[in-house]
Amino acid sequence: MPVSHDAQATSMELAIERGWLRPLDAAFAQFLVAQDPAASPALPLLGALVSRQQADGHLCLDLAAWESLADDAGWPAGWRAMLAEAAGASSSLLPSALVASSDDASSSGSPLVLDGSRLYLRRYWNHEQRVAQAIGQRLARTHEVSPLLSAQLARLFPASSADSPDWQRVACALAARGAFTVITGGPGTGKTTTVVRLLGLLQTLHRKETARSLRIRLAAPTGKAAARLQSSISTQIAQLDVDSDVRASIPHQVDTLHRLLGARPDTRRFRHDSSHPLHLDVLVIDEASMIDLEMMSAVLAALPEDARLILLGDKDQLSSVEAGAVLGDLCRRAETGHYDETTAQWLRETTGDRIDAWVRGDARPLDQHVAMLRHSHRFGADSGIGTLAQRVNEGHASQVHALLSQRHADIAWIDAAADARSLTDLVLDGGASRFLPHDGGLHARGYRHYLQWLQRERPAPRADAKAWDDWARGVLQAFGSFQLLCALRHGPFGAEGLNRQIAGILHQAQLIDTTHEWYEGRPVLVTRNDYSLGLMNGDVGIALRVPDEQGVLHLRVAFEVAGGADDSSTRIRFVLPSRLSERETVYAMTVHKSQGSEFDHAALVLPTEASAVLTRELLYTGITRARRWFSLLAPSAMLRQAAEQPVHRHSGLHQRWS
Ligand SMILES: Nc1ncnc2c1ncn2[C@@H]1O[C@H](COP(=O)(O)OP(=O)(O)OP(=O)(O)O)[C@@H](O)[C@H]1O
Repeated sequence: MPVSHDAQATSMELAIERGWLRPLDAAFAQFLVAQDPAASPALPLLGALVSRQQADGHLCLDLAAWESLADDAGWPAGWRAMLAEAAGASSSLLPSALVASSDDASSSGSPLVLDGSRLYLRRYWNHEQRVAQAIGQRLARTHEVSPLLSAQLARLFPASSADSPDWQRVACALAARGAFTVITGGPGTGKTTTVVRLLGLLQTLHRKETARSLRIRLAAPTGKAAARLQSSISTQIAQLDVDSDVRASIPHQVDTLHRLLGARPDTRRFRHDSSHPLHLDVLVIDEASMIDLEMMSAVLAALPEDARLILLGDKDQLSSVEAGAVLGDLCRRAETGHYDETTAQWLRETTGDRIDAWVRGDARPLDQHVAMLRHSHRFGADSGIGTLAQRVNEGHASQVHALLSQRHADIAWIDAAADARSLTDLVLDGGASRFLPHDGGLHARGYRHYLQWLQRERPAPRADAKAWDDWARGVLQAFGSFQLLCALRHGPFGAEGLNRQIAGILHQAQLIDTTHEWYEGRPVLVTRNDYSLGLMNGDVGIALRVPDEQGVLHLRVAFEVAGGADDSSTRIRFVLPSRLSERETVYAMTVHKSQGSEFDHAALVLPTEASAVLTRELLYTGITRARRWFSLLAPSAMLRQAAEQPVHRHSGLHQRWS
């Protein structure tokens, strides 16, 4: 294809300098040139852009949407001309040794694949195909519905007088008839409650029919999310209205996906794959918004053909750090339901729920397997946090602004750059005076709370090991009452800069002593799974001075880990600071890292300058980390940008189930 000379004139060096490309993308372009020196110069550049797209979470470069990409990134005129030309005649990229069409991709070894207007790195095209096929096969397979289903559903979900459907019951019914189900919902809509009842239902039906138990496994993408599900699921199983033997056959243990699949050091491959499938009948994965395409592909490959897969998650949360937004793609039509008449009638007969308002003429098989929980049991109609999250999702920046401009008992906005005074107040005492007084006299806290608790509750020097464990557990719990969140990693308003600033504030207030790198009270976040220590990416520990057997005090990092006296309880593990190679201080945590965690008070700090990461999903995820109080420290313009900018990840996944 003919290419503008301007496009070539923009050198790779300049593109790297301007941040348009990474060195890796430029190296990929060079690799393409080496593969086919005669290829049009546009192709290596397009290849570099596809590679760059993947770093931003996209699965492909959609040539049909090049303009918005170019506008956002500020690409030069030469590139724009080249992209316009390629978009106008994408088939002219073919045939080439570098690009295969989707029809020929399987038999060709080309590094790029063109599928319609979407240009992929081969690896991602392969994964997208595999995920679409594997889910497509499951959508086509229905489980025989037990004649006892209606009665068991009625037992687990007593009839309500409400006119609207009981979406939790609907989700259970759909999951009981299908091999693949997605249950999405915002915070506190009852995803965990629903899945516990579903497991009770499936296990009851299976045991009645076969006198055997289903092999159920529970998993989550990160250690933190797994620990949270484990603790909430244990409480809920105890309250489940099922026979005691059924209750006993529901597992409490929740594994990370890496552990479930059998991660092997220094390889992307897992012990379990299509030739060594997992031994299970039902797999439930929580916090599914964090699953990237490659991980989903690995899960589906390792899943036995006749097993059920149930994904739980909040479709509106930030997607995975890695490329792909699988849950988002699966849930694109969840809001409107898009059920067909057959599903609506079956539900009417099976559960008594009427979902006619969510029936659509253009229903697809996937839509019949997606249930959205719509009522938050955590945030009532008068909840500031619940209303704010909803307004952000709807993208009404002016309503978000108006809501935050009033005083509330649970949300507060500091309309300023993170200047020293407002940050100090927030960090030390949670900016508590900015909230209207709370009914129960409770108030938002900052980091002073856990540091004072640490000092006040310290056991006597000769106290036994249990007293030190209980103290460490108490410090960790007190730390969980507040977390400062941020959008970026680098810069003064990124995690690095804020961590330095906050440590300075706490040192100044004589709550910590930062003379040395490791000091009592330092909170750290593990940033990589460490199987030898039993610590997972996302685990938070706090450095504490604890006695050894001779009573001499040493600094150790305390973590709350699974594996207490019974399945559902936890124990405290003290780790030598020097053994923690992959960790960072966590007074400030990026919203990405906070996914799967909740805090009594979450405070989100936005930068003072526009950034591509300031999106609606980031704002929503930050807000929904808060259980009781949410504070926002942000200039008004940045709040507006975040509320108005949704994330669009380029992908072909959602189209493959049409
Ligand atoms: N149908 C219901 N009726 C009354 N309370 C409910 C119902 N469903 C859930 N709840 C309560 O609402 C709270 C949140 O439920 P649950 O933890 O299941 O929600 P979730 O969607 O998993 O929350 P999260 O956002 O934390 O993941 C719990 O206290 C639970 O007991």
